[in-house]
Amino acid sequence: MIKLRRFLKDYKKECIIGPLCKLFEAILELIVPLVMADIIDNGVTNGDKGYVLRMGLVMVALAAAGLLSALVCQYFASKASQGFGTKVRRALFSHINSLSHAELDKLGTPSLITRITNDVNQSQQMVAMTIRLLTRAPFIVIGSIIMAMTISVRMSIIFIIAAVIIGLILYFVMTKSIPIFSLIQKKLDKIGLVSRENLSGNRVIRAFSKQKSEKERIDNSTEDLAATSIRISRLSALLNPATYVVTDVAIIAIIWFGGINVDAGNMQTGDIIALVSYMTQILLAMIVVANLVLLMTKGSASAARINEVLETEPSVKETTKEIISVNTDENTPKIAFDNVSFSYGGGDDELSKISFEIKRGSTVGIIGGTGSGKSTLINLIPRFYDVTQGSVEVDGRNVKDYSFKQLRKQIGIVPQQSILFKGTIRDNMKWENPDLSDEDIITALKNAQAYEFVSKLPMGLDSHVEQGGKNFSGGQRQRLCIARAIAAQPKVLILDDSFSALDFATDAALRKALSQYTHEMTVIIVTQRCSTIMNSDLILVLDDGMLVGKGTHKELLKDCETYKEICLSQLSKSEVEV
Ligand SMILES: Nc1ncnc2c1ncn2[C@@H]1O[C@H](COP(=O)(O)OP(=O)(O)OP(=O)(O)O)[C@@H](O)[C@H]1O
Repeated sequence: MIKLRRFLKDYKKECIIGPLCKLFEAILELIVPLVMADIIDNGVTNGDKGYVLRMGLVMVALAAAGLLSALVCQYFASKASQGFGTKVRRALFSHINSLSHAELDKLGTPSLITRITNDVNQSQQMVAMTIRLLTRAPFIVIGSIIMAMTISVRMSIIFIIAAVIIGLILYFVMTKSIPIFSLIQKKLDKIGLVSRENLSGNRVIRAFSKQKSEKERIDNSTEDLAATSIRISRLSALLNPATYVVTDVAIIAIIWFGGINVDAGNMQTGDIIALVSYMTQILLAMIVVANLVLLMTKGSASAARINEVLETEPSVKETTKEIISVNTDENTPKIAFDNVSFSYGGGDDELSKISFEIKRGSTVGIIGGTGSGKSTLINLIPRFYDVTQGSVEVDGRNVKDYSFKQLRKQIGIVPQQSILFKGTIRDNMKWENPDLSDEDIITALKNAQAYEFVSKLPMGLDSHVEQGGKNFSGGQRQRLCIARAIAAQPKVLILDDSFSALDFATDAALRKALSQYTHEMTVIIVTQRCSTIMNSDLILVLDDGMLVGKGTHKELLKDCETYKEICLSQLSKSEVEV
């Protein structure tokens, strides 16, 4: 939590005034038992009603002043904690955005969501409670002991013993609960993961009639969380009764020994009432401390999880923010891979010693079986991951020399999973360039073979797009994503298996339109369909992370067995040998 204190630097005033107000309230509370003892010893004992009334009014004034300072403290605590939460959330969000795909893969989306929501809430609550109670409660405990000493030094020993025992109970509960709270957060992550998979994959689950086993999965994770939460509740449940027992025994001792002292004429009756009152205040303060301890334990576990994200360094680092000069002459390839190898997280190589060059303005097809490394290869061009060996160049410069903006601005990617954002079709088309005219959007939609269905929608470009584009079919989504990518007029267009949900006629029409529309663009088409890339200027054939063939369709049919096999498994011999 200490590491997160930087997010409180704009709330210094609140963090100082808040606890001071609470201290003031605590001082007033400590005065009340003395006033009470005075009323009993001087007012009640002497039958002086006027004195009782006057001192009663003093007590009301003390209570009113205490209430006012508590309200001021509450206000400052809310202001500081809400501000703190907002800043942490923003910092987390922007840091997550700076992380590379490797770190995002490792941390996992559900865990990141729990950290941004639940963990930030816990830390926020901890800040509010710290401002409100951290100084007040110990002050009341120590203040009550000191006040007890002013009444009777001997009787104050009971207070010290009680406070030490309660302190030990708190320490025991705290050390036992910290690891369990971290465990609870991890289990919450797991529930997040299972729920996310269930909600986003509910169509697949229904199609495979897997509702029962998925329900069991959810039940298991929630029961697991419940069991751990019960463990922590058992510990917390111990706290209040244990504190009450110690305090009640202490009160009995005060009354017992106090009675003996009153009998001996060493103390007055009012003193015993004041001592009991101080003991009760200690009890209440300790209960607050106990709850504060639990909250702090939770807050520390959450703060550690937030820090883990904030301290994660992106593995792909930007070396410059400047625009660098590039080589765009005819002879410099648009993209060049030189002896590139790559592995995820230091495991086995997923790509091995790959070299090829792509001419500017050409169309390149990348084909290969599932898991052969096609998507991995194209992810290296916009530097979503860094190569483990060799180099990737764009316009004659290593991709590592570019700023992310300069590199990624010229690359349009249509990923395998077609993702659209909530809003309208127009909003989605303007994602990259907000100044795009409707005319440009319509041209892009026409070329992506999407205009036909968009124009039939009652609201046209203003048609609503649900989260993820769920209100469109897979093929429609793919075409809208292609339109969004080409509307931005990138210099390199990468289509990662983006035609998979299209029928063959639409696939052919789309390729034809793209070849006319994108003649200045370098187009890379990743596919498993031979017919989609047969006419490409260059075809790269991947097999188990190795580049086993590169050339035109005709060249590969002659030289590359893998390519020939793929083509013949999909098309007839006459279709292949066109
Ligand atoms: N984020 C990742 N973390 C770890 N391993 C990964 C990751 N993404 C892919 N892989 C592994 O890398 C290998 C190549 O995967 P890749 O997605 O590049 O294949 P692909 O040829 O695009 O497959 P497909 O045609 O099925 O999409 C696979 O063995 C896969 O398990």
